[in-house]
Amino acid sequence: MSEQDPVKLMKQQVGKAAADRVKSGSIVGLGTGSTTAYTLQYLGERLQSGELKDIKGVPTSFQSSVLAKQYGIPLVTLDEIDHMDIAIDGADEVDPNKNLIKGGGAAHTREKIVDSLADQLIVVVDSSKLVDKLGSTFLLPVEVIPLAITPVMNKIEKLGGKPTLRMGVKKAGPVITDQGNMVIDVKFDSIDNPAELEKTLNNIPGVLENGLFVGVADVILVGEIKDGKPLIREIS
Ligand SMILES: O=C(CO)[C@H](O)[C@H](O)COP(=O)(O)O
Repeated sequence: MSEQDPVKLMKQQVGKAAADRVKSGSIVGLGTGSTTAYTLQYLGERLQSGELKDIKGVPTSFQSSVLAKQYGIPLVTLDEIDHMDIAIDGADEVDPNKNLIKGGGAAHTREKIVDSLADQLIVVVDSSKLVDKLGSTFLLPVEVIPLAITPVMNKIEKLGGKPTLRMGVKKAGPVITDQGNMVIDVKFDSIDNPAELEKTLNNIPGVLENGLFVGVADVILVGEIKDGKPLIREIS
């Protein structure tokens, strides 16, 4: 990807805009993905310049803990904190009610735990992620305990979904999550009631968590390009 790639530029701008909202002394949930990677980079730069002091990060994945260490962001676990001021995370789809599909990086289980504990969740996306209805462009990720893959897929088919086991890239066999589980990606013809589907899926024995985030996001920062220039739109 070149430096001029418009999607990369939007991700960079929006990732930075979110990092600029973090205040000194905050405990910060650190999201996963290529957009929040920029947030972590800019948080590290703000720390290094001394403009930002004394923050602690709670990683949502192996990826975000590696990046946090690389950028000098001190980490804490959920056992060590009694609150979280803010979390910044990406998304694969955002609907007009600020409901999300997440899990493109197979990290949605830890992301949902961390994001929903934060006083404020800021979601950072480029404009291609905005949809009228969830499930229109992205399959819904579901993390499943390995021994239950077949019964869970059968049950999802009975619910009208078309499940596919997510396979690794540069790795033979399925994607294995940070928790040691597998991910199925499900095509639903229409997700009319995301809150109900979120509960229905999580109620299937063997499902750990699905990628529907309903009522969790407070603010969406959208990176856009207008007249050749990047700009940030806020939905709150
Ligand atoms: O949910 C996620 C990982 O599980 C990511 O936040 C989501 O896939 C967006 O990623 P990116 O910023 O790379 O587009």
